[in-house]
Amino acid sequence: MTNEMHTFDNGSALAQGLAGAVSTALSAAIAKRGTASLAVSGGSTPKAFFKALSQSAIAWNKVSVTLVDERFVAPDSDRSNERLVKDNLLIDAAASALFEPLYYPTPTAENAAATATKQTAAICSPFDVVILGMGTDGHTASFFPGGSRLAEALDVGTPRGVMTMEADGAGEPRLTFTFSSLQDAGMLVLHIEGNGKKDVLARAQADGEEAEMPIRAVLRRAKSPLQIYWAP
Ligand SMILES: O=C1O[C@H](COP(=O)(O)O)[C@@H](O)[C@H](O)[C@H]1O
Repeated sequence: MTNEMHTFDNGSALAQGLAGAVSTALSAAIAKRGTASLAVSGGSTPKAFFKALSQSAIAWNKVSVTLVDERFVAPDSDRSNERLVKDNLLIDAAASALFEPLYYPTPTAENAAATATKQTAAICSPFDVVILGMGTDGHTASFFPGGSRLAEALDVGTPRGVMTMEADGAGEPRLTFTFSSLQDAGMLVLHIEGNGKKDVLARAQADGEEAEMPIRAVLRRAKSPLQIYWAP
């Protein structure tokens, strides 16, 4: 599938540009079906984008927001992607959006994944908008190199939903939407910043195994065109 590059002068211009494009896509989905769904990534990159998007004047009470992936940690942890989204996106105009967590305070991550799969079933078939990030190791979502269930997660035949993942580079056990849940979003975005990540992207775009740099699965096999948003 085609990948389209959107380059901005700096992170703040990128945040505004991406927020505008996402707002347009969510508004179009609301106009068509009455509701919209958005799955966002965590990590350090999306904060400015979340803040810009939270100011968009769209019908947020008709938007369901969830996470592409999450750590199996409670929302009061500073490692929680849920906390990041609640503090930076679900504020101001966006405070009325409906949030669907991936973390549940269950005995195991597997229990939480099963609950999250049930709770998000109505919004991921397909998602209207998915915003992916990418780590310097080439992971996206929680598709980590060496991940315990990487092959299953990247198999397009694995059903839509949330599964668990463990990997050396991941820290805590993870919860992640499967590749099949993300790859056909109405708007599929890879949001990366900095020259280091641009170099990682260039390596991922070269020949090599998907398992070494799992972002390759998205670059090579996503059904939807991948919109790459980058700023230095
Ligand atoms: O572990 C994670 O990292 C990636 C990338 O994060 P960044 O800090 O390099 O921006 C992120 O996409 C993913 O959602 C998160 O769980």
